[in-house]
Amino acid sequence: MVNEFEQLSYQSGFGNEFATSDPRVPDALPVGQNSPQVCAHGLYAEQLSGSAFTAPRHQNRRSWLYRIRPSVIHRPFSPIDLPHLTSDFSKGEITPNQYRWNPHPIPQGKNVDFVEGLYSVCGGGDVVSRVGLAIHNYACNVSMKNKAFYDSDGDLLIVPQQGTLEITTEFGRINVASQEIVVIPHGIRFSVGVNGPSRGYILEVYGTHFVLPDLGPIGANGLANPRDFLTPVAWFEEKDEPFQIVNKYQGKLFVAQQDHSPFDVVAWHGNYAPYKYDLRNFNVINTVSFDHCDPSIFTVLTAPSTKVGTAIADFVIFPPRWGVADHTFRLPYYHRNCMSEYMGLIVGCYEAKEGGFRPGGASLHSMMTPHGPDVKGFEKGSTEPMTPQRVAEGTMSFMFESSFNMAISPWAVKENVDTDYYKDWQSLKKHFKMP
Ligand SMILES: O=C(O)Cc1cc(O)ccc1O
Ligand SMILES: [Fe+2]
Repeated sequence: MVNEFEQLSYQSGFGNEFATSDPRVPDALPVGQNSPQVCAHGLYAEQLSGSAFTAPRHQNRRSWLYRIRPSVIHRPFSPIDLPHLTSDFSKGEITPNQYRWNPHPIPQGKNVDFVEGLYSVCGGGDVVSRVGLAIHNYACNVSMKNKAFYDSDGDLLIVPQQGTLEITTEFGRINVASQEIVVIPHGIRFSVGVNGPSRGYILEVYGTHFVLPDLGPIGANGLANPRDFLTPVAWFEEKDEPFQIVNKYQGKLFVAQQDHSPFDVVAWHGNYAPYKYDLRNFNVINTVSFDHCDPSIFTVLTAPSTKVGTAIADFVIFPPRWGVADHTFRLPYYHRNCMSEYMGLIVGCYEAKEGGFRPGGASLHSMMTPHGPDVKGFEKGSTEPMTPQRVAEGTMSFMFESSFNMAISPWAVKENVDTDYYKDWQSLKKHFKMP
C-alpha cells in the first residue's frame, strides 16, 4: 500500500511568506487581498496570529487560512485529566543533583496516543506571563483518531527518537522520522499518526518563536541552512464526523466536541506555519586548530529571550563530524554553566558518556551543576592520538539549553531515574604531582 505521508511534497525555506492551495482546488487563495467579501468556493477566511499585531516586521508572524468552516464552531471546552502533564513546576522537586533517566518507557498492553502519552519532565518560567519553557517526553503506540491537539501555551519542538510521526496539521501533512524534528508553532492544530511504538522529546517555549541563530563571522551560510526547513503544502479533508479538539491551556487539558474535521484548510498564505528539518542536513562548523568550541556552535534553532544572546531555549545537536583539534582534550570540557542543560540521545552513543546514557534516555545538568566526561571519557580524551578522527559516527544527540532555572516534575524526579549517575565521576583520579 502506498504511504501517502512518505510521498508528501513541501515548500522550502525558513520564515518565508508561503502561499499554497490544495491541488484539488488550485484557485482557492484570494488574489490581492486577505478578506474578500465572499471567498472562492464558499470558503471562510480566518487569520491565525502568532505575534502581536504590532510586533516589529521582522518578528511579525501570521497566516491567513481559507477553510470550509471557521474554527469557532465547537461546543464548550471541559477539563480532562492527564496525570503526567503540567506547566506548573512549582509543585515539582527543586534539586541541583545531576539527573539521568533511563530510556522513557513505551506503553505496552494498552493503547496510548500522542496526547495521552505526554509526560512533563522539567521546566521553568510561567505560562501566564509568557516567558519560560517546559520539557516533555512522549511515548505512544496508536494514532490519534478524530482528535486534534493545540497548545495555547507555546511552540512545540518535537524530536522523534523512535517511530515516524505522520502529522496532519491545519497547514498540511508532515512526515517526521527519527533524526528529523518538527516545530508546531503556538496554537496550530495537529493530529499525530504512528505506525507502532513511538517515543521522543518535546521542547515547549512560551511567548516567543524559534528562529535561526545569527551567524556572525561564520558568514552567510552554515549551521542549519534556511532552505532545508520544509513546510507542508495545503491539504484538507471534508469529513463531517465527530471530532475532539484537545487544548493545553495554562498547563491544563481541555476538550471540546465538534462535528467536523478541523483539517479543512483548502488554502493558506503567510509566514506562520509548522515546519520540519532533517538534522543530518546540519552544516557542522568547528575548530580546525585547537581547543573545544562551546556547544553553541551546534545551535540549530534558538528561542530568544529579551536578553541578547541569552535564550529561553536553544536547540543544539551533536552530529557526526571530524575531530581534528591539535594538542587538545577534544571531548566536552568539565563544565559549570549559568544555563540549564537537558540532553537526549536519538541514536548511538554520546561522546562524553561511554555508558549509561542510552537512546530514549536523558540527562539534566541544572544551573551551575557540575558535569563533564565520565572516567572512561576522560581517559580516552587524554590519551587518544591527535590524528583526524570521526566523532559521533552513527549517533545523534541533542541539548535543550535554557537560561531558566528548572524544577523537575513530581513524577520524573523519581520515575525511571538512574540513581547511580553520580558514580560516573567518583573514580576520576587525582593526577596532580607537586613539582
Ligand atoms: O556534555 C554536555 O553536557 C554538553 C556540553 C557539550 C560541549 O561540547 C561542551 C560543554 C558541554 O556542557
Ligand atoms: Fe555543559
